[in-house]
Amino acid sequence: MNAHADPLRFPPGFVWGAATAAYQVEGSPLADGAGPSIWHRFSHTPGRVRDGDTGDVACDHYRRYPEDIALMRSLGLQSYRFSIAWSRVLPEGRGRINQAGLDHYARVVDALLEAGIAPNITLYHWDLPAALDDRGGWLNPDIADWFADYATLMFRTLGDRVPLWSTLNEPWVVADGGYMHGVLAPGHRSAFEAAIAAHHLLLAHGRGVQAFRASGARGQIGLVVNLEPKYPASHSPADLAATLRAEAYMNRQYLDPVLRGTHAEELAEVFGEAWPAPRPAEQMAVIREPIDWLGVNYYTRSVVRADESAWPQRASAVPQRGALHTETAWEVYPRGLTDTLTWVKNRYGNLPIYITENGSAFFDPPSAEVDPLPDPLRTQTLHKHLAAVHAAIGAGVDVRGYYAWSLLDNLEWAHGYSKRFGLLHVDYATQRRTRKASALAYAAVIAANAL
Ligand SMILES: CO[C@H](O)c1c[n+]2c([nH]1)[C@H](O)[C@@H](O)[C@H](O)[C@H]2CO
Repeated sequence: MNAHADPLRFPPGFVWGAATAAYQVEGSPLADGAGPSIWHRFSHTPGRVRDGDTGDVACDHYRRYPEDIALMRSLGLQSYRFSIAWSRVLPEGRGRINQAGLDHYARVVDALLEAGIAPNITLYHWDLPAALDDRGGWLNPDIADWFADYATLMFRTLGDRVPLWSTLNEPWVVADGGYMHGVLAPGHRSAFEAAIAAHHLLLAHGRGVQAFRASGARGQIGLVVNLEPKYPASHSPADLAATLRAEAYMNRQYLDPVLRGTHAEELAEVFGEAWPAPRPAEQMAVIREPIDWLGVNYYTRSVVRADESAWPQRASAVPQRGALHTETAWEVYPRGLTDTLTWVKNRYGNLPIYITENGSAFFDPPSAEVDPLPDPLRTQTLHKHLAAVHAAIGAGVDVRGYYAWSLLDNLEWAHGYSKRFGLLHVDYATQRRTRKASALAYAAVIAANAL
C-alpha cells in the first residue's frame, strides 16, 4: 500500500489464514475406501461442469498436503480453513466408518499443528455423500440426524485439538444452487424443494451445534454464510421492495432463524405457495442453538431493481458498467464488505466474525513461467478488501480473522478449472505450485499484522 500513509494496524491476535474445500482441491475422491459424493456424480454427468472438468485429480491436495502446508508456513499463514469430505469418513454417509478416511484428516490436522497453523474445519462444503442423496439428501428430514452423527464422529476424532469448526458452508448456495436453480449438485429446479432443503440445512446446523456441545470438544463452532449487500437501484417503491426481497432471500434467510429465531417475512412472498407453514417451535429452537462465531464469505454486492421476470425474488442486479469486475463477473466493491460487517453487527449483535472467504478470480496463465507470478489486479483487490475489514473493525465490529479464498487455484464448481482464485498458482498439467505476487503481498500483511 501507500508507503507514506500510516499503516492500518490490525488487532493483536488477529488470525490470518487461507481457505479451501475438499472437492475443489483434494482429488482422489474414491481413494482409501471413500464413497462417492454428489459432486463426484455431478461432475461426471456430461454437461454439468465446464469442459467436462471433474475433481478426480484437482490439486492432488489429498496426497500433496504436506507440500502445501510447507507453502502455507512459508507465507506465514496462522490458520487453514478446509473441509472434511463426509463420504471419506462415512462412505455411505451413515453407519459404516472408514477408518482410513478419519486417519487422513487426523494426519492433516497434526501436520498443521506441527507447522504452527491452526485448523479451521468446515464439516460440510457441498459434497454430500451420494448414498444419502439416494435417500433424498437435503430433502429427507432424517438428514439432521445423519449430519449430527457425522459431526459427532468428527468431534470425537479431532475435537481435542481443532480450535475452530463450522457446521455448513453457505447453506444459501446449497439450496439456491442445488435445489432452486439446479446449477450445482444435485441439480434440482424446484422452489418447493429449495424451501424444504433450506429448512433441513438449518435443522442440521442446529443439531450439529448441539452435537458439538454434547461431545465436550474444545474450541468454538460457527456457521459460514455468504453475504452480498443489496443496494436499491432507485428509491422507487418497486425497487425498494425488490431490494428487501433480495436481501431477505440471500442475506436474512439463514441468519434470522439462527440468530433471531424468526424467518424473514419477505420469504413467504418470495417462495409463494412453496413457502411452508410455520415450522414447529421446537425445531426453531434447535436452529437457534447459540453459536460461538459467524463466518462471512464476501465477494461482491448487487444493485437491485424490480424485475417481475426474475424468479423467485422478482429482483435483478443492475450491471455496474465502468466498475472493475472479476473473471466471475463480480463487481469489485470493497465498501460492500464494510457495509455487510456493520449490518451484521447492527442487526444481530456483535458476535465474533471471521471473514471465512474473500478473494477474486482474475486471469492467470495455465503455467507460471516466473515466481512470483504477477497478478496486480488480485493484489490490488486483496489490499482494498483488507482495508475494508480494517474500517469495519474501526467501526466496532468484532472481526477476529480473515481467510483468503483461496490458498490454491482449484475446481470452481460448475466453472471447472477456468477460474483461478488462488494465492498459489497450480499448473494442472504438472501440479507445480507457484506463488503469485498476491501471496507475497498477503505474507507481508501477515508479518506486519498491518496494511
Ligand atoms: C456467491 O459467492 C459465494 O459467496 C461464494 C464464492 N465462493 C464460494 N461461495 C464457495 O464457498 C467456494 O467453494 C467458491 O470456490 C468461492 C468462489 O466462487
